[in-house]
Amino acid sequence: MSSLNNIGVLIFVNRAVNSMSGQAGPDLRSGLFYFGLIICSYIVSAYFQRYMVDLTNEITYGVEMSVIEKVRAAPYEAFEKLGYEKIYSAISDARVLSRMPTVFINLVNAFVTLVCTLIYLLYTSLQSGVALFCMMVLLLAIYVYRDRKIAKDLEKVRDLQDVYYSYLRELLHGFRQIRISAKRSDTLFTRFIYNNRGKSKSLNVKASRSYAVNELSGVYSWYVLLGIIIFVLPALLKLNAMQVTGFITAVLFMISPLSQIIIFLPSYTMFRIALDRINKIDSLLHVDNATRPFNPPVRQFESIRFENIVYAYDPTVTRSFQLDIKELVIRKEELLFIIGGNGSGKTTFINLLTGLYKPQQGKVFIDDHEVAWEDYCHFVNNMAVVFTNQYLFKENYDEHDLSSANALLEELTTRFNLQGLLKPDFVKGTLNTDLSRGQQKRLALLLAMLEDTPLIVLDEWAAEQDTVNKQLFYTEWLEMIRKMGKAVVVVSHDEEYYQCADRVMKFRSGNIINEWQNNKVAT
Ligand SMILES: Nc1ncnc2c1ncn2[C@@H]1O[C@H](COP(=O)(O)OP(=O)(O)OP(=O)(O)O)[C@@H](O)[C@H]1O
Repeated sequence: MSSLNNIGVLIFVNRAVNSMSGQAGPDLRSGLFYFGLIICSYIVSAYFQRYMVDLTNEITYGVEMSVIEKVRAAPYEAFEKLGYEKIYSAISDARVLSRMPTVFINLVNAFVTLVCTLIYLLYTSLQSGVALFCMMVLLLAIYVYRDRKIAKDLEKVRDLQDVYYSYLRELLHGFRQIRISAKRSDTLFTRFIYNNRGKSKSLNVKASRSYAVNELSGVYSWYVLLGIIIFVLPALLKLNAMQVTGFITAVLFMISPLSQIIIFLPSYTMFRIALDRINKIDSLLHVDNATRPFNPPVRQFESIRFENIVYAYDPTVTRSFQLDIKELVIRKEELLFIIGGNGSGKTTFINLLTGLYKPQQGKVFIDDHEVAWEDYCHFVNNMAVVFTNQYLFKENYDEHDLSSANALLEELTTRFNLQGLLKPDFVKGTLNTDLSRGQQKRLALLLAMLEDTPLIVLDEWAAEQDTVNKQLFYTEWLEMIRKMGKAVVVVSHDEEYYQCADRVMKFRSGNIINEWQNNKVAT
């Protein structure tokens, strides 16, 4: 609508110029139409701007949410392979896409104006219109060809950005180690970070310069074209003064839409790169709808049994590590210890037990009923887990009651020697997590207990505890947890406490090589 209005304005301007050159004086009716068109164009454009603002925000929100939702529903293995860097990049790519509607609508607007102006030119003089059209297509073709070459450099810049994020991650996560070693710091910064940024800078400079030259060439070739129309075409095609005036006005009118098209190409390249990358993440995070997190009611169990389970990190590589379990049973209210040397497969098994890894073969039974893997993935909501490198959330996502009215919280705070350390903030509903590693693990255990699940899984929980807390853990706390009606699976390297378990399973090279029951005196 707006573009058609603009064309109307062009026609009226030309008619007014022609009528004035014919000494007829200003045409009042055309004047009225002209102002009518301007008002109409303004109203349509204002409405459209509002629509664009809404659409742009809707797209930013939509794409960002879709990436986040994908991450939420992604299987852990896919997430592990992808890494944080690509996810951060995808979220920033989502922002790039938000500019897409504005740029595309401007393009459509420019295109409609251009086509209408061309029709008008063809109507004024067929031969000159055709000549102009051919020249314009040629100019655009050269411009597009050059733009393609620049786009390749921009793609390299985006790849360098991914690698840069991975170095930043090393810097932020390993800040302490980097801070205390000048050599490490120098190598990271000079050989990796500066090098990466330097390459990215020069590619960016090259691409931006080429874009600038390309844009300038586009605009200036148009001026050359204008010169040809004014100085060459009238003589060549024998145009009269009125036709030349109409032509010049129309060509001047085309400058703005043409520059819109020229500006569009770099934006289009950026959108395409962003979209490609988001699509790549999309396919890598292939959401398994069946294993989407959902919160089923707590379900007690008598036993969980794994049968003939096989899991390989990379099944295509014959010599890669493989977990191969003939049978493993976890019983209700039982203290089961998983032991074995480094790399024997204990954590891999915990990841299977907690539904994070999907076995390539095998069956899972709950209370002697075979369950599909998808159902098992929902069943894992019945487990509270403390991983070796457990992350303590700042927010109370489990919505635990952190007030002094929570008797279990009070009791466990005292038991786990955390008095005075948790400093609950009742307004924000949070606990203090600025604790030592050992204290953090005790807090993680406390929170796992508050989850009120029939099974607790603790992967090398005691590794960071001092001797007093470690002894209390093995000799008193585990027993207390069991008496609360929970089964506990403990991954442990603490040989001196193996007798505290009801049952012990020993792993070696991905297999269970030994299993025994301890004869504990009932208390
Ligand atoms: N993400 C991974 N990709 C490929 N291989 C892995 C991965 N994680 C672990 N492995 C391999 O799997 C094997 C078992 O590792 P796992 O972490 O289960 O051992 P673990 O018994 O828990 O050892 P530790 O006592 O040192 O914690 C190791 O040989 C390891 O190299």
